[in-house]
Amino acid sequence: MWRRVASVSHLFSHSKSTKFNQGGSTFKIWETITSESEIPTPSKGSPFITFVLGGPGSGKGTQCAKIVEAFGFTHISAGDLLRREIASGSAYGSVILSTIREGKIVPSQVTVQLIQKEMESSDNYKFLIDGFPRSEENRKAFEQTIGTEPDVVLFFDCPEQEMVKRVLNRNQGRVDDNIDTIKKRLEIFDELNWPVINYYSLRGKLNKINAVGTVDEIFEKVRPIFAPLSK
Ligand SMILES: Nc1ncnc2c1ncn2[C@@H]1O[C@H](COP(=O)(O)OP(=O)(O)OP(=O)(O)O)[C@@H](O)[C@H]1O
Ligand SMILES: Nc1ccn([C@H]2C[C@H](O)[C@@H](COP(=O)(O)O)O2)c(=O)n1
Ligand SMILES: [Mg+2]
Repeated sequence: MWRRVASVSHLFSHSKSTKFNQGGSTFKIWETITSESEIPTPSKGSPFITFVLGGPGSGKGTQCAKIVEAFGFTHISAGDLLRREIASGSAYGSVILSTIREGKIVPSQVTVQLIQKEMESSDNYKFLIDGFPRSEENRKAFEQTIGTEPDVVLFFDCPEQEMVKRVLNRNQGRVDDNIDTIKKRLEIFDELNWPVINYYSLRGKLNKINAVGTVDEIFEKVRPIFAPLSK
């Protein structure tokens, strides 16, 4: 079983970045598609972790499916794990359900425990962790419990209007795919997710992807990030 206590160091040399202002501070987000030397070499002795960030409906799950197919990752969606927990009738189920209905974030210890179980029961060592971390609390809980940082962070950047349109058209029967809950999810995303994005930006791990376009067009922006990895 893998377990890594130190993070892999990254020697990034991005060529293009965007500056933006949030809460009075200026932050920089790397926009370059990473080159071969920027991805740490994965090894079967330790997990290779990609966090997949983006607002509700930005296309995280859709792109994860394509990354799995092309690069052999195991997809772990935090939202799917929580929905599975509700469906299983577990002790946490009702709390998770009401939290999701309100568009809020489930306590980190619950989510991290589910992710950890999923990682430990997998034979794979390449993981896409989708919809996580949603907050600094999530991020810190993961680092403390799993004992490592992600190797790559993807951020699907999508305008709010487009996200709302996609979520309302999703038609998967999700309890949170209604206009009232979407508004709350977007508010929570704005409040809690930006600090996480900024954190990874400052650590040179963030790959911002413009999530407007067709699924295939967007995947063509994702593909080069993982191109150095073989399936
Ligand atoms: N590039 C795209 N153009 C149009 N529709 C898209 C695109 N990518 C995904 N979709 C559709 O938008 C909806 C939301 O996509 P998806 O479930 O991948 O988003 P998500 O980021 O995982 O959302 P959530 O955080 O709510 O789980 C789905 O119905 C999906 O088919
Ligand atoms: N880290 C996470 C991920 C998800 N949730 C809850 C709250 C979300 O609105 C819901 C659905 O997640 P999605 O499928 O949109 O990624 O699950 C959370 O509390 N913490
Ligand atoms: Mg999703």
